[in-house]
This record gives sequence, C-alpha cells and structure tokens, in this order.
Amino acid sequence: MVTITRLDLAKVRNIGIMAHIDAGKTTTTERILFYTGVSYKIGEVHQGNTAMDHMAQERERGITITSAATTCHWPVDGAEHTVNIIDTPGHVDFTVEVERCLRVLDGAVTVFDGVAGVEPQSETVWRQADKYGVPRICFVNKLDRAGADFHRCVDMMVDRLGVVPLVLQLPIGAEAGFTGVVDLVRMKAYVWSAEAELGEAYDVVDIPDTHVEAAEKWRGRLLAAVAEHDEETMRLYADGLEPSEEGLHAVIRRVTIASGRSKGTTVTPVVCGTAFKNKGVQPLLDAVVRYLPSPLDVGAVDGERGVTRRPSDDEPLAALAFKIMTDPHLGKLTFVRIYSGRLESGAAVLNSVKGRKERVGKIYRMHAAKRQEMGSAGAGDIVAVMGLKQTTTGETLCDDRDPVVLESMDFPTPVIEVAIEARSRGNGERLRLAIQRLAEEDPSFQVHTDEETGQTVIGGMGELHLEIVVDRMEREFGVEADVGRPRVAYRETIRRPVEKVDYTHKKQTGGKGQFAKVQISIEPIAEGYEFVNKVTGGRVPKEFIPSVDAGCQDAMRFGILAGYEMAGVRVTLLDGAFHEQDSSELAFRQAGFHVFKEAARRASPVLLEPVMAVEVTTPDGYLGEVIGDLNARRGHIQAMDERAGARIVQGLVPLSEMFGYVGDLRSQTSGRASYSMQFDSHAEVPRNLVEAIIAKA
Ligand SMILES: Nc1nc2c(ncn2[C@@H]2O[C@H](COP(=O)(O)OP(=O)(O)OP(=O)(O)O)[C@@H](O)[C@H]2O)c(=O)[nH]1
Repeated sequence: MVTITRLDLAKVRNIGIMAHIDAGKTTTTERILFYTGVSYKIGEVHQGNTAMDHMAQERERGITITSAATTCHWPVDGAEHTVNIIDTPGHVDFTVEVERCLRVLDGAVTVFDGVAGVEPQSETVWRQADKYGVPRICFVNKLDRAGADFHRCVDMMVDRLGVVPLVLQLPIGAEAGFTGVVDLVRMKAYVWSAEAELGEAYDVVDIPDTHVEAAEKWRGRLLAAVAEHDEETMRLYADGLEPSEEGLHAVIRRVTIASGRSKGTTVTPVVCGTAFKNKGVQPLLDAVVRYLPSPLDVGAVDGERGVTRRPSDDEPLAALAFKIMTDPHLGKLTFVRIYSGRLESGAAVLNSVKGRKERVGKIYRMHAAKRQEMGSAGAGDIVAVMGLKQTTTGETLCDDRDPVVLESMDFPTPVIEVAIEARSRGNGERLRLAIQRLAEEDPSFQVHTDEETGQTVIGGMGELHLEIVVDRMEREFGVEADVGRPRVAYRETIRRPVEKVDYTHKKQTGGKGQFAKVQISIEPIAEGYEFVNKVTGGRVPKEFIPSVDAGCQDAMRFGILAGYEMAGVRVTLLDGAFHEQDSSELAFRQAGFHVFKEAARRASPVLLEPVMAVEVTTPDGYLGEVIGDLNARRGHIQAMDERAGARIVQGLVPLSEMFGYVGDLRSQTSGRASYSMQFDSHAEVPRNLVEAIIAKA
C-alpha cells in the first residue's frame, strides 16, 4: 500500500543504538520491537532468529555486521511518537557503519555491559558521537549477570569518557535478584513481576524502604547536576525549591540536547536494566522520547557555500545517502535521511556531488528485513529508495533548481589486505561484479590491482571484515575464488620538504607531439593530500592545472618504496610551460605523475604501518606471560588496570605482529584471557624491518 504521511516532527526521534561488541544492542532492539508491537515474538541472538540481524553471516556468528533500520511507535504522556532506530555493529571492523549512521542520526543510546563497563569500542563510538555532536542516553545493561555493578560502570563513564552523568535510575537488587529500578524523577519504583515472563508489564510502586535513603541521596545529586547546567533550575535550587516532574523532564531534555550538540562535555542521562531478562527497556524508550532531540531540535542543516535547510516539507529537497544495500529481492537500495523537502517516488532529483540527475523509484519504510511502500517521504524521515544508479554513500540528493551539497562523512583507510583470484575464467566476471557491488555498499572495502603481479587485492578494516566479504562473494554472487593470506596494508609518506623539482614531458611520435613542463614543491602534512596552485600569468593554461593534480594523485596510488598508497603530502605547483599545438591534458597528467615521483624520491620517503590499540583481559596468574608476549610483538604497554577481579592490559602493538594472536593468547592462558583491538595510528616501520617488507612487495 502506498501511504503519504506528513510527520509531526516534534514527535519523531531518529536514533542509533551503539556499543562495544556483545554489550547487548541487538538484544535491546529486539525488546523494543516487541514492546512497540513491531514483532509479535522476541528473537534471540543465540537462537539466530532476531529481526534486526537478518544476514546469514550475522545469524550464524551472533554479531551485527550491517546496520539495520527500523521504525516503531511509542506513546509518552498520551502522545504517539515515531522512533526510527538504527542498530549498529559493535565489532571494530565494521566501525564505518557506525560512523555513517551517526552522521544522519539525531540522538543515540549507548549500551554498556554492566560487568565490563566502558570497553575500548564503547570509547571509540563515544568519540565518534562527540565528533558529530549527537546527544546520548546511556543504558547500563546486563545487570542480571554475576559481577555487574551499575555504579562502577557510571564511574568509568566519568573517568574514561568525561561524561557528566545524570543518573535517573537506581537498580533494585543485583544479579539474579535484580527485579527493577527506582525512577529518580518520579520517585517511584518499577518492578517487573515474575508472571509477565516477557517483561511486557511492570508495576509502578512506592520505593521500597531499603532504597529510600539511596534514592533521596541520588535525587539530590541529579538536581545538583542539572542545576549546574541550567540557570532556571539553579535559581530554584538556590531557593531550596525543586522543579515539578514535568519541569524536571523538560530541563533534562534541554541540558542533554544542548550539551550533546555542543560537542563539548556531554551531560548524559543514565538508565539501567537487563534486556535479556526483559527488564528496564520500556523506561529506556520513555527516556528516548523524553530526552533525545527531534529533527526540530536539531534545526537547520548547513550545506556548502552557506546554504542552509530548515527541517520542513516546504523547503527544497535536501537528503543524504548514508548507506547502500543490495537486497536479494529488490536489488540496490539506498538509505537516505531527508533533512528538508519531500522525496517523491517517480521524481527526478539531482545528485549534487556528481552533478547527475537520478530518478527515484519506490520508497520504503524499513522494518528490519521487512518493508512498507510509501509514495513519498518528508523532512526528518529515514527511508530506503530504489532506482538510484549513481549515488554512493555520503552524497546529497536535492532539488535541481535549488542545489545544495551537505557535509559528507569520513571513511578510514584499510589496514589489511588479501590477494584474490577467480578459480576459473567464467568466475572472473562474477568476481568483478561482486567486488563492484560490495564496494558500492561498503566504503571501507577497497580494491586495487597490484602493479607488479596483476593480482586483484582487496583491502578492509580487519581479518573479520575481509572474511565476511569473501563469504558474501561466495554465497550471494556464486564466486569461487582463491584467497591469499591476509597481510598488512602499509602506507608510504615523506619526511622532508623538497623545493622546485622540474620535469619536462616531451614526446614526438609521428603527428602531434606531447609537451608539458612543470615545476613543483612537495612537503609533508599530517594526513591526506593537498594540491595548491601558484602558477601565475598563464604559464600553465588553467584547463591543464587539474591534469597536473590528477597526475600527482595517480603517482600517490603507488608509493615509490614498496608500491603502497601514499598519504600526508602537499604539492604546490610553482611554474611550467606549454606549447600551442603540442600540449594536452594527457601530457600535463604525465608530467604531474613523473614530477611527483621524482620529488617524492628526494623527500626522504618512509614506510608506515598500522598500529593497533590492544586491550587484553586476563586472570592475574597469566599477567606476566601476556605482558612478555606483547613486548615480544614490538608492543608498548600503556596502562594496567583491574576490573571485576580480572587484570586489564592496554598497549599499542603493530598490526603485523598481531596475526594469529587469538590462538596464541588462548594457548598461553588456557583460553581464560580475551582481547579486543582497534586501529590507533600509523607509525614508521623500524629501519631493520623495512628492507624485508620492500623485498617482499
Ligand atoms: N545475561 C545477559 N545477557 C545479555 C543481556 N543482553 C544481551 N545479552 C547476551 O549477550 C550476547 C550479546 O548480545 P547482542 O545483543 O548480540 O550484543 P550486540 O551488542 O548486539 O553485539 P554486536 O552486534 O555483535 O556488537 C548475547 O548472547 C545476548 O543474549 C543481558 O541483559 N543479560
């Protein structure tokens, strides 16, 4: 059925659920779908039947790989609200999924494991949310588990994330005896009785005597924390008065949104429960509606060149494509966040980044793997669109009479790569198609051809990432391929500036000759690539300058030491010369390529390797072995800590030394230690190892 809806934007929440792996995002989302009536039963991760994780690989492995979008409705104070939820992956290899979702979300719920507290990936996603100014609510989950500690988790948020916590609830009971929460705003207790097995109902009762004192103390802290960030509450507070219940909801909302969007300190409401044991999820939904922003709170979005768009259907269209997914039945689906205007099925829109018109096919509201067709969708909504052929992640769709380019998002460069080869000729075409499709979906998946061997090399964020990619090629595209051993994706850069390097490209083959002369300087910069033109007086005609730039970028793709991609270079074009008949774009591109190679050779080129932040959790007895082993892997131990009776070791270790670590750690500690790692930075490869890497390449 085709529906046309105009959303009441004040009653819309676009939120993400994010966390460290296994904290319970998917489990929490499954409860949300059940309590809001989207699903009629609760799916479980360990049974492989969740609505949100619908890819075969997700169900088999019990992890989220791609973010899934879904819509539900939740009443608060008698008013129905629409909540669009994106459940994002926790594993660091899929962090780009988190990044692109945060770019388009208005608010987020961060789920913490009540035993482990703030884990490395919790920290990463927290910083990502800081970067995009996304207001948050914290949900301390798994309070039913042995060793869970709500207050320790809150302390860790303060220490590690710099959160100013607004503790809105206290747990009643612990571990198996955890039965509910005290609500410090209403000063009531919510108790889930054993009869309502799926947690669908809970009783609102007086705070048990055993918890009254703690409740009063923590309510006092809540009011003090709020007052510190809100003048009105401060005045009341100074007069010994308290805001009403409604007033307190309003001020918590105000403070949460303002501080979250300011990208500074994050004043964040904290609630708790156990998703798996069905307790605490409904009050979490209430908190989402009460305290997280609507598209109206987010307000106008800025495009390039000072263009802004207000969140209204009456403004010209501005929408951002944030995810491409290939659906087995529908083909290519593009997920978009609409910031202003209406997106109509059948209409032509402009992709303002590519400067190309696209026709919008069917528009769907997604409910995890299910969908509902809509004739059009308006400002503030998140929908999936069919029929877009050219649009990729991060590009803007808009009205061609009123174009705008919205800010895109950052994608990390791959740290690991493998060579892949089709087993037969017929398979070659399939492999090419599979790579193209998967690369369209996933901006952190990259492919290039090895210049020397002619092999196809695919790059990604980690071993798991590439393993899933290869698995999908087999299952979804029927590709039979041989895959090499994973290897580190090194990079190259330069260490010193070089002034005035000249190059003349000159060729006389039969008819028209090729002539281009350029002079450049190059210098190291922190990251990426920059091109500055300083040629004056038409010594290089304007139309050839982009060709010089393109030639330099061609050269950056294959560094001069070992053929790895270069980064961190600024090129300044200083001078040049041309010939009326014999100069062409191609000639200047060639000149750019060669002058860059020459300049880079003289600029002390070095090889960089990815260094990973590693966190190992081990019983005390194995601490010595774990540290000794990390040192032997060229690691630097940075911190040691104790948590819930286990020792935590944090260090920086080059990725090349971490292959096979899973198995080694298991055998050293009889399987009792665990670890997680994520990309930290690039560092120069020590001299004694460079030769071997160059020889291998
Ligand atoms: N005891 C207990 N277990 C839980 C709770 N919530 C989730 N789990 C279990 O923890 C495991 C991980 O839960 P998921 O919901 O898959 O976690 P996730 O954060 O979505 O994981 P990824 O998407 O893979 O990052 C599953 O086995 C869940 O059953 C909880 O409240 N209590």
